[in-house]
Amino acid sequence: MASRHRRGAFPAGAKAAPEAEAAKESVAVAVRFRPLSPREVRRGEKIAWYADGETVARSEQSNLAYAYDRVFGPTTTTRHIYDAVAQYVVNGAMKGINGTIFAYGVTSSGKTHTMHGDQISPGVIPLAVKDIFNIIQETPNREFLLRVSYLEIYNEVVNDLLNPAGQNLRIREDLQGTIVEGIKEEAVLSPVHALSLIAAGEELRHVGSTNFNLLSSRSHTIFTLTIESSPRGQSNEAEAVTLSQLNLIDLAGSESSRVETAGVHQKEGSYINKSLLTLGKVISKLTDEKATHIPFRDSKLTRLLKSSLSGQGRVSLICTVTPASSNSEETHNTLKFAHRAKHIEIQTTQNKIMDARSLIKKYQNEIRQLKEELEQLRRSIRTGTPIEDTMQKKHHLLETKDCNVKLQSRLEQGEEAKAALLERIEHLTELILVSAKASRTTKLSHCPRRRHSFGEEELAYLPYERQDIILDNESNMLFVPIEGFGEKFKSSPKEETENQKGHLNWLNLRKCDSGSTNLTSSDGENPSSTKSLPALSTPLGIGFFNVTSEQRMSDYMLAENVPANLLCVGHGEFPSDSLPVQETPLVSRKTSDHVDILREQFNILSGEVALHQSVLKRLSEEAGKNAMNEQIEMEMKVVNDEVKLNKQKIASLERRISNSMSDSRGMHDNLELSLASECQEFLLSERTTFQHNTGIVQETGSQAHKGKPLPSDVSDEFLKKASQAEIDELKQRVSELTEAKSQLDSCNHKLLEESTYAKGLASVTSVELKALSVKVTKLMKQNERLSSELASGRNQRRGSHGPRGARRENHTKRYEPARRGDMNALEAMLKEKDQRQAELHTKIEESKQKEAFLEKELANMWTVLANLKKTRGIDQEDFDSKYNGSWA
Ligand SMILES: Nc1ncnc2c1ncn2[C@@H]1O[C@H](COP(=O)(O)OP(=O)(O)OP(=O)(O)O)[C@@H](O)[C@H]1O
Repeated sequence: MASRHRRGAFPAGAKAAPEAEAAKESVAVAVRFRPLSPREVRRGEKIAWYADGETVARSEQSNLAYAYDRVFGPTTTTRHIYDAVAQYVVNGAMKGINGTIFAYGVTSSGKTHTMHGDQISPGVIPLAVKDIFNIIQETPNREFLLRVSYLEIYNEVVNDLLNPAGQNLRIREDLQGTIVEGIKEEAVLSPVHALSLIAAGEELRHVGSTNFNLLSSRSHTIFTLTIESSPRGQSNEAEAVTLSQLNLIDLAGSESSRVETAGVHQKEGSYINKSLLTLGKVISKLTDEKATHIPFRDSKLTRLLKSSLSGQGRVSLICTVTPASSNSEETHNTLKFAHRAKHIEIQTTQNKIMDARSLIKKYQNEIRQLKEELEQLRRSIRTGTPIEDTMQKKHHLLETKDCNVKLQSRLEQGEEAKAALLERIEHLTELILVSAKASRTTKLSHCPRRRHSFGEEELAYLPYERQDIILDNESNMLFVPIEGFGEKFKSSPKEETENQKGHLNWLNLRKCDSGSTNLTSSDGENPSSTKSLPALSTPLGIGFFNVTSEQRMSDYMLAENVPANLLCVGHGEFPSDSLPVQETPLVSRKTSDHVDILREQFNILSGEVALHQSVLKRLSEEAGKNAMNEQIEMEMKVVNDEVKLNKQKIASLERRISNSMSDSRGMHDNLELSLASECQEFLLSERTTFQHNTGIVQETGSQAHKGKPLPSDVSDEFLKKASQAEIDELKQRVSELTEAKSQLDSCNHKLLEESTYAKGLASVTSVELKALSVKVTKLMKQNERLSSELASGRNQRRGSHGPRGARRENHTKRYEPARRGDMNALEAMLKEKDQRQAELHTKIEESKQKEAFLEKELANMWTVLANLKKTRGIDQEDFDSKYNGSWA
């Protein structure tokens, strides 16, 4: 849904409930120190700032110190930080209080690590998403509607990260708040759904490499969750809906003016610095009581953050800093910024809206209306009076010879309308999220209701468990612990390029679940660090991960990323059941779908019988008036036969439904059992209606034919046999098709996984390729320089033998041995360079081949997938035509 997106404001026309209470709070400010990076350690950097206890950041070189709500040392996990300073904002948002959490700091200080994280240490955003769904799960008495949007501000331009077409969006302010025009909002149904949207958005985000960070964010991003909730059950119009927005912000990092930049990078850097400067100014003004004007409008970032910063809702600011002495000044600036922000006062108000225009209310009302329509339609189909205006036309229809055909087509129209209504109801109900706990105990409603609820099994699809995972593999500790700075670091340099920043690789972990091959770690030092790698269909899969650390090391690459042996997390790091699978157990869904289909067939047949019986009634009245009318008798016979045939079909359907249910009993959980009992109840009620209708007809028939018996049922036996054979054949066909469908489904699933993984590999290879080509260019330049030095050396040697060289010769002779040594060394270096260059060329070729191979693989997979889908489509059509045709 594309919309005008309001930030931190009520939707248009909504009004706050009078009872909304306001409480004064201040911005929660935390400082997070990251460990020294391997590069900083190599350069012998000292510690300039450190965490002194839980609330103070202190300078090592002076007696400066600042106090905050919380200060976290380098060993603190993001989970801990989330629990301490972010969770209360998320909890508030679930109760209708707007919330904003953002990370601020210079480049490479750990903002993205804190907000997004990776598979080992998930960041605040994935933790918040998971928590939100946990809270829904724990709140069975409320219904929720979640929508998300994701945008970036790149060079002062707002782009939609959920919609590649949404570029350069306009920001507008009105009385209700700030609006981003045309931004796409998507309703989310599960944690996996929300995280996959973030991952897709990250693909579009602008990322580049800087002197400090190989994968540096070049844009600010804002991920917004809009949360609506209302009491569950029969919604009361007067009951207020709570609505709030949770903004999760990953800012781009400011760059020191000491850093040399040029071109695009310089432009990006100056936009980033300018917007962060404005943010700083806004924060100072907000804390200055005398300030009359606050320059929110000076940057897009501050315009979008206006409602959060000017005091509507909870704000948590996490300032990330590096302890390194070379960044001491930048760290000091960040600490001063954090200190100022601490003094901003905010109001926390619970947003309650009484307005029926809230989306959740709108959906609830629509569902109610659609259900009423559906009920009406059902009733009219059952009683054979499908649409009101046909009452007048009915008499006329019955007079015509083709009345049966017309009624039949009316019936079909009714069925189509019913199916459309059911589909719409199902779609709307799916958008409203409820706790699975309650839905298990709540009796399912009469209409097949597959409201989207999620249980532990779905929450476990997230590739991590609630507790943080700390590695015990010392060989991977690359951020060295210095005086307590010992957060275990998780990577070896060689994989730096493999973990694309912000690409949320933890979503790709699903590849680890099947067909994994155990490989020893690439460094070969630690056999315990065996890793599970997916069984790639390409023979290059293994070799790719076995490249040694030195081979991938490059000047700018920090060692902060996740190693290949953790790309697929192995034993104990998270349970295998946490890997993503289908949303609900396949078997359960298939059976309920099957029962649904049978039940729909049952409805259609009941409707047909009722219709035929009303025709029969009419005909018998006619027969009563016109005795000896052969045509009427013939028609009555035909209709009567059809009624009998349909009755047999209904009986067989009843058998099939109860068979399906007894099959499902063995396999399914409580939910399926309640569905089964619902089906039984439904059957009972349908049966009663049917018997009731049949009773009327028999009675009418017996009255109409007093003294004039109906023609005898000579074809009964024949019909029984024919339909039994037909049913058996159909049963056989259905079971074959179901089997084929499930195979295709699993095949599809596997191919999809393969293709996602291959895509990941392709992008990793291309990053590697880029790094290699940079190296080659450098080496070529060096080569050129050395060759020219060598050439000039040779010239000098030759020149010394010339006519004017007598004096020079003496001089030269004196230095000859040293020069010869130099020349030899230069030649050796040149040779070595040539060799390295050749090696790198070979590597580039190999990488290119790998990339081409992977792309080909990917293309093949898509073709196979398309073929499979096509085959399935044909099978389905075949099935539909046979199956439905036989009942028509
Ligand atoms: N607390 C931490 N523990 C371990 N590693 C960290 C920590 N913080 C940051 N890192 C590592 O430091 C590197 C830089 O971090 P990150 O990319 O998050 O910085 P950033 O502030 O987002 O930079 P930029 O502004 O350039 O995008 C990453 O490799 C990250 O994994």
